[in-house]
Amino acid sequence: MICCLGPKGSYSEKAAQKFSGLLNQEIIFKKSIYDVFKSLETDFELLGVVPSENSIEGSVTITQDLFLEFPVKIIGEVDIEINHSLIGYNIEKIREILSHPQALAQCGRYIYKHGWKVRPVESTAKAAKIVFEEKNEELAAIGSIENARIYGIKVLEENVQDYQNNKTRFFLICNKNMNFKTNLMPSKSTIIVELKKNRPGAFYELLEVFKYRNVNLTRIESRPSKKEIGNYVFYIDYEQDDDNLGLLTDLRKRASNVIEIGSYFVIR
Ligand SMILES: O=C(O)C(=O)C[C@]1(C(=O)O)C=C[C@@H](O)C=C1
Repeated sequence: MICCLGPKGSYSEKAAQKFSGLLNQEIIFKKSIYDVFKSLETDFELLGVVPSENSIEGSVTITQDLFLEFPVKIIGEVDIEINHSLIGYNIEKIREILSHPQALAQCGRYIYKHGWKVRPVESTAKAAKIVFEEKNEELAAIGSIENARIYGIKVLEENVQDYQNNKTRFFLICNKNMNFKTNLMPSKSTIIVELKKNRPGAFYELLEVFKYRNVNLTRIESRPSKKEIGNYVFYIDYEQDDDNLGLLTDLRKRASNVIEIGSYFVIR
C-alpha cells in the first residue's frame, strides 16, 4: 500500500498514482504530510508519497524537516504538473479562498489582485471538500479540475498559478528497515550534511569532492539546524555516482555528519 496526503483528488494522489501504476500498489489517504511520515515509522510494509519542492514556491519545508525526524529513506522521485483552478460557485461573490499553503503561495499574486482573504487548510482536496460542504458562495477553493469534478462544483477559472509550467516534485519513501526491491535503477541520491565548523572554505571543501569525482549536483538547500541561530544543515541531491560509498567516505572526512536519505529511481 502507498499512503499520501488526502482526501481523494489531492495532487499527492496524482503522484501516488504514478508509483502505484508501476508498483501495483493500492493508495490510502492520510490527513497530513506528518501523518505519512508517522505511519511509516512503525509499518515496514507501507510506502508513502510526499511533496518535496515546487518550481514556483521552492522547498516544501515540512517534508525536508521530517527527513531529520523520522527513519525513512527515499526510493523514488516523480515530477507532477500542477495546474490550479479556482473552484466554487460565483466569482463575483467570493470573499475567501481555501487551499493548501503551498497552493495559496503559488497563486499569491492572483489572489492579492482580487483582494480575497485566504484560509490555509490541509490540502487542495480538503479545500474543495469544505467549499462543497459549506455551500457558501463567499468561499472558493484553489485546486485541480479533478477536485471540482469529485464534488460537482464549478471551475470558475483555469490556470490561476502566478507562473505557467508549474511542477511539484514528489518522493516515494519507506521505512529505512524496509527491504524494498525494484528492478528500476537508482539515478539520484539525497544526503543531509552538517559541517564540522563554521570557517572559511568549509563548504567549498565539501563541494570539491563532487568536482574531483565529476558528480553532478542537482540541488543544494540549507535549512536551520534548529540548534542555534545561524547554524545550518545542507540537503544535497546529486546524480548517481558509480562509487557512492567512495563519495560518502570522502565527504565524511570533511563534514561532521553525513546522513544518507536514499539512492532512488526517477520517473520522467
Ligand atoms: O494539497 C495537495 O493537493 C497536495 O498534494 C499538497 C501540495 C504540496 O504540499 O505542495 C502538492 C502539490 C502542490 O504544490 C500543492 C500542494
